[in-house]
Amino acid sequence: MSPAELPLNAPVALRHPSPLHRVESTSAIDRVKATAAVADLLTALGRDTGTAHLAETPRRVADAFIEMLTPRDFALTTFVNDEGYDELVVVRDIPFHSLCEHHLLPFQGVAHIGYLPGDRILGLSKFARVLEFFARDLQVQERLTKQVADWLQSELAPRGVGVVIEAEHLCMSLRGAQVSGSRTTTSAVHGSIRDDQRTREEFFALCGLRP
Ligand SMILES: Nc1nc2c(ncn2[C@@H]2O[C@H](COP(=O)(O)OP(=O)(O)OP(=O)(O)O)[C@@H](O)[C@H]2O)c(=O)[nH]1
Ligand SMILES: [Zn+2]
Repeated sequence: MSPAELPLNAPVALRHPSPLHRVESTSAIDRVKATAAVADLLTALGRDTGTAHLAETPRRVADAFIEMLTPRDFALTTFVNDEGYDELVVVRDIPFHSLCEHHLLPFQGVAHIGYLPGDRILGLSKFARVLEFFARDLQVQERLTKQVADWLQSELAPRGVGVVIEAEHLCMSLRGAQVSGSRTTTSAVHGSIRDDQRTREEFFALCGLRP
């Protein structure tokens, strides 16, 4: 049952995302194999993994990747919209980091997430939680943006959802093109924020952007 279908006097509705909502991985995480693979990588890069500083590095790197790729479960707590609040709610400048799936380097920045409530309003911290849930994955920015918007639209059933992500990709700034400081902006909008011009403009204005 989606939160929109719950009786209006229900105090809270809890939904848990599952890893199935993310891109399916080909197999489970294997910490031992990951550690051995990092050791092989260091050796292939001409490094001596026998030194005191590097000895534990394969395990540290494996654990760092496992941490960055493991989503934290959370409950999507919603409340009855008993005031009939019908204006936009926008949470701006939510910091996040994710891993670019082409280079395994971080991309990081901020997201602005908003919605136009229907029968229920969302606990404010859940915007950050949903974002983090999908960011702890191998990602491209476009997919991350859409996943957050699509998931909120289907689970919260609001009158509209908008997600804007502004991020710097270290694969573009530290290597390759080496354009440090450039930021990429992506957006995904649903419902009235997509279809109604005024609501759309207001959403992007509240995000600090022109539509
Ligand atoms: N659309 C999109 N592209 C991304 C994202 N993250 C990284 N990329 C790009 O993925 C592309 C991979 O291109 P390749 O030419 O195969 O990789 P490369 O030889 O390392 O390319 P350079 O980065 O240009 O040196 C690069 O242009 C990256 O900038 C993302 O989130 N979205
Ligand atoms: Zn990259």
